Amino acid sequence: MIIAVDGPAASGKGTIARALADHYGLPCLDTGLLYRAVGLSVLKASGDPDREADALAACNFDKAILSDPALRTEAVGSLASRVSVHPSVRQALVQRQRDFAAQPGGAILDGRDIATVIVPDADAKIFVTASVHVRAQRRYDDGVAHGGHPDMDSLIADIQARDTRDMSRDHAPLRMADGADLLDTSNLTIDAAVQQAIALVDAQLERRRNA
Ligand SMILES: Nc1ncnc2c1ncn2[C@@H]1O[C@H](COP(=O)(O)OP(=O)(O)OP(=O)(O)O)[C@@H](O)[C@H]1O
Ligand SMILES: Nc1ccn([C@@H]2O[C@H](COP(=O)(O)O)[C@@H](O)[C@H]2O)c(=O)n1
Repeated sequence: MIIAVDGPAASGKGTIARALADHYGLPCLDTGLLYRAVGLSVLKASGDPDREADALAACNFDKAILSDPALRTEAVGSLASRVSVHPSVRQALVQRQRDFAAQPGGAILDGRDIATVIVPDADAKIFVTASVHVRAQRRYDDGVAHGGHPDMDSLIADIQARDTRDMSRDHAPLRMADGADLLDTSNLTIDAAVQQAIALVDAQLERRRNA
């Protein structure tokens, strides 16, 4: 069974994907980490994330970078969004994601183009969203919890810029796939969001069985 979870930054899709992975006993891949690894590698090589050749060269990143704590920062999220507009970068990362999806027993992947490009024939597809303010507040709370002093206005601006870039790029833009169910987590606790996600997946699987 393959489950695709897509949505914008800080919508809660990673949290939901991991909870679904626990519930259904499936491995889970956060595909945003791959784009973040490319973004961070460009930075470390003093390259230009907007230059396709620099971004493509960074796709050969050392696996060790996937455990670099810098990967999780909003700055690297923004770099990831810039390198991810290049078609050759997306192409370089496609097979790794499809191989993960194709493992025996299935898998869960979360990202921006999982149900539209990577595995359009996934057994279940969820598009997770939340308002910009709620998403910025989640980033703010994360920042404070990690001892930081985040600025709410900057977080809102970063999220809006990332949404605009991710939704308007020419290749694999962020959008809800045909057959996906929308899950707005703005007013849901994590537990409630996870329960709704499980109910949506179960209903999709049931519909497929009866089709
Ligand atoms: N329904 C919810 N209610 C409150 N907080 C939530 C909810 N869902 C997720 N969060 C929190 O919001 C933060 C961001 O969630 P998460 O990392 O799952 O988002 P994401 O969409 O995967 O983000 P990104 O794509 O940018 O990595 C985390 O601290 C998470 O615990
Ligand atoms: N399937 C994907 C996943 C991610 N991206 C790009 O990477 C950025 C960072 O993603 P996070 O999920 O870690 O926030 C994101 O803004 C996208 O630009 C992608 O293009 N496709």
